[in-house]
Amino acid sequence: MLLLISPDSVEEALDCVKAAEHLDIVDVKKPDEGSLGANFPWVIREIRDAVPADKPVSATVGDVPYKPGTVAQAALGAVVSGATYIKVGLYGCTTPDQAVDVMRGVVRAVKDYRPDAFVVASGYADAHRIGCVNPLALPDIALRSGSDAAMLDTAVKDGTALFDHVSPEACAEFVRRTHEAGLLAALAGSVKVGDLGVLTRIGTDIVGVRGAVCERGDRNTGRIRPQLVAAFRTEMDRHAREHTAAVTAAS
Ligand SMILES: O=C[C@H](O)COP(=O)(O)O
Repeated sequence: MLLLISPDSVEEALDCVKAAEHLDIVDVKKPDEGSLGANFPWVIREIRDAVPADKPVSATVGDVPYKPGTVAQAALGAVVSGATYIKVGLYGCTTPDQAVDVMRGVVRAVKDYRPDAFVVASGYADAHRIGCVNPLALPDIALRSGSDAAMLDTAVKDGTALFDHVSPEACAEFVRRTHEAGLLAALAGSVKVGDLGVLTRIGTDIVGVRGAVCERGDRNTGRIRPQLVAAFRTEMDRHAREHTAAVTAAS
């Protein structure tokens, strides 16, 4: 499982750099503009320059409206600024067809500019609270649009978490459908160390985290700390080893 960490600024990204050996993807976002809030192009550029070249930089394009042209142009802005993982939160899409429209535009805009960039179609585990597409529709939306991964995060950061809205069984189904489509499955949403066992067992490819690696577990007032990133990684590795041992013992 890959570890994606979401700093909100160049300063926090520099703290991520101190823990670079423990993480896989640095994800630039602006949490005060929403769950997948988009940061400024110059912040993405500065973070790309600060992060070791072998670590991909991701950028969120926002909790986007159903405006395919607007979103495609914003996604191009993120990749031009140096991000190679482009994450789009399909906040304003109420049907799978709308979400596919948006993501097709994003995929074309991003890959015309940079064919090796990685496009992530993100829905929300708490979709029922905001009226957007059902979480289990995401794998097919990602497949039909030519995206590389399907993701779930939470839209409302009020202390509730991924599994409060989508059960571990439903998350397993999300991962299964995503893998059946030949894509990567990413899960986030106030994920904590205690969730890593389930996330590992169901085959999650990427786990996205912010709050769990911030001081006091507070994604808004706490700052990302390198030692918390390292500790989170240690637990991920432990679960990976235990899972491999259990699978081997059962076979
Ligand atoms: O992409 C991942 C998000 O930044 C998750 O943030 P969170 O762990 O605070 O919900």
